[in-house]
Amino acid sequence: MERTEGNVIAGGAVLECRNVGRSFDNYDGNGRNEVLRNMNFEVHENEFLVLFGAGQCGKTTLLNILAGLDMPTEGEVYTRGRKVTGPAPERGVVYQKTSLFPWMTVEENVGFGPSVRHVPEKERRELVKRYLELVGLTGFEKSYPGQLSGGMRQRVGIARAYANQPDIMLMDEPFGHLDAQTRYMMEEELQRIWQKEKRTVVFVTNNIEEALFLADRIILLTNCPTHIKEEYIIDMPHPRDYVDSEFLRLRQLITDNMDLTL
Ligand SMILES: Nc1ncnc2c1ncn2[C@@H]1O[C@H](COP(=O)(O)OP(=O)(O)OP(=O)(O)O)[C@@H](O)[C@H]1O
Repeated sequence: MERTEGNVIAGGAVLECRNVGRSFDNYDGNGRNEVLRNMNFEVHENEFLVLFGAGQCGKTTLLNILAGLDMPTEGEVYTRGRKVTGPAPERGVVYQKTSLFPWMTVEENVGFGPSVRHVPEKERRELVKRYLELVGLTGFEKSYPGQLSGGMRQRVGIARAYANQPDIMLMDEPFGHLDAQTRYMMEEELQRIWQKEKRTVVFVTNNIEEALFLADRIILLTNCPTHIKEEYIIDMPHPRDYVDSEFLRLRQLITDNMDLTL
């Protein structure tokens, strides 16, 4: 890969993670905790990439770096060849706990990003309508987040991220807090939404079924200091079946390869 000027590099990927490392001072003040080490990967146009690893392996730390919310101590992240130096609307983030504004209605929450970007009102209304329809929440425009179920709140979070029309969606275990049944339903919904309106997605999870249900490609992470152990291209057709023999084979293959040491 060639550097062309300052912080711009040539390359076809939507997002590139180059030699990224992240260490923190230990909480007791003694020494450093190396969480991420030498992370190298690319994310391609409209790809659904899943970063899969055990709890506490540094997935949120990595996603925050990709979002520009945290800076690596080594290496760089580039989006379309431009170095990430902070958060930007081109990178939409959906968290495990959706941080909706409780005093705003559903439509106000979804329209918040476009209004901050001074999108004209007519266009903003159209964006809100389109994305609430996409996530199946037409009719709930005037509801407040507190009146919605957990799954519905996550749909609002997804609509809100989409309404900013980001180039890439970064999702940090967005269904991690939901009960098992709602989680399955939301995974199906997300697949449906993504098929209908393709986006480049980086999705973080510690759930192998979720990873296999959604991913075009899975990157398996080790434990801290976290680095990439393996990559798997998942080319099963959608919708996928949790008890399909290929699904079960890949599940076994990947979990056998997981780093289970603490
Ligand atoms: N600001 C910080 N200061 C010190 N250590 C931190 C900081 N942020 C994260 N860490 C450490 O980094 C490690 C990984 O945390 P992180 O939340 O990224 O993991 P995770 O894989 O997302 O976890 P989970 O699956 O439980 O959500 C933890 O050991 C945590 O203590």
